[in-house]
Amino acid sequence: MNAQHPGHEAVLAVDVGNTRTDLGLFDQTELLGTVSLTTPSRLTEDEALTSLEIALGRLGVAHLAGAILSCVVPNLTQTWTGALERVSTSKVLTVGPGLKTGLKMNYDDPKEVGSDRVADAVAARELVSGSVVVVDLGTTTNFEVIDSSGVFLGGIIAPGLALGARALERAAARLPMIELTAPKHVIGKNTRSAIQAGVVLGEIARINGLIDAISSELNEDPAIIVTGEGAAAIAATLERDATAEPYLTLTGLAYLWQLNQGRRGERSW
Ligand SMILES: Nc1ncnc2c1ncn2[C@@H]1O[C@H](COP(=O)(O)OP(=O)(O)O)[C@@H](O)[C@H]1O
Ligand SMILES: CC(C)(COP(=O)(O)O)[C@@H](O)C(=O)NCCC(=O)O
Ligand SMILES: [K+]
Repeated sequence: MNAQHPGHEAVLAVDVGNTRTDLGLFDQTELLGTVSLTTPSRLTEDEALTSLEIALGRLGVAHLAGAILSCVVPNLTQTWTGALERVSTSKVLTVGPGLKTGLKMNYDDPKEVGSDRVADAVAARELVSGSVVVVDLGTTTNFEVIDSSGVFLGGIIAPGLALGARALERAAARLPMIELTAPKHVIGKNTRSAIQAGVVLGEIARINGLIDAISSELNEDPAIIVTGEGAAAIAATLERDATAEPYLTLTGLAYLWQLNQGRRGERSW
């Protein structure tokens, strides 16, 4: 996506995942454009700033009214905060303890929850009034469960699709890396389609099974939102009705920015 924007009220949301870093430019909670980068293992503040300047150029803005960061790679947090501070006119918000979320975090230690999961939960809560489960497809396939009164009940962390495929390729000499698409048949007649059945159809079966288990534990049928890589394709194959929201995490960050500008809600994380 690409957008040209005058840039007066533009807010940048940055979601640093373990594999990919997504940047989303917002006017309030309207997504104007995105830029996607590979998450490197090391990054200097100057390198992050260079990436940011290129991204802002592509998005058509020179200055930002604000920025909000979710980073689940701790050694990159300070780098991104520093770079964002150099392009934003107001303070850069970092999702973490102390930031208002409007959600009650029912996790043994709320500080442990990944900030991307908090952003997902906040966006899901804005989109759905009842209980809702988010399935986020990334490095991990993680689930977030939010009840009808807006409590984050916890969730599930499972290996992501690419991780499963990569693990097979690395562990077994005769197994190749496969394309992450569903095969026509579950009974594979060659190595590639057998692996695709195991990895892709296995992932779908796991998601279906875990959603059933969550519904039993909740004793109700929550709404399902799928986000992340290939969200639409996975959502379409699930047994229950599921909505694909490819930019749920970025949208959650935009809500969190508004919330913490004093325009909305209560409750700190
Ligand atoms: N449903 C899927 N279809 C295709 N690729 C997927 C899917 N889920 C995850 N992946 C792959 O998993 C990796 C991690 O996804 P990404 O969204 O970049 O994760 P993160 O948010 O953890 O940075 C990527 O290489 C991506 O291509
Ligand atoms: C579960 C995650 C690894 C997901 O990260 P991602 O797949 O987006 O890179 C991340 O949210 C994280 O590091 N969480 C901390 C553990 C927790 O949420 O309990
Ligand atoms: K780790």
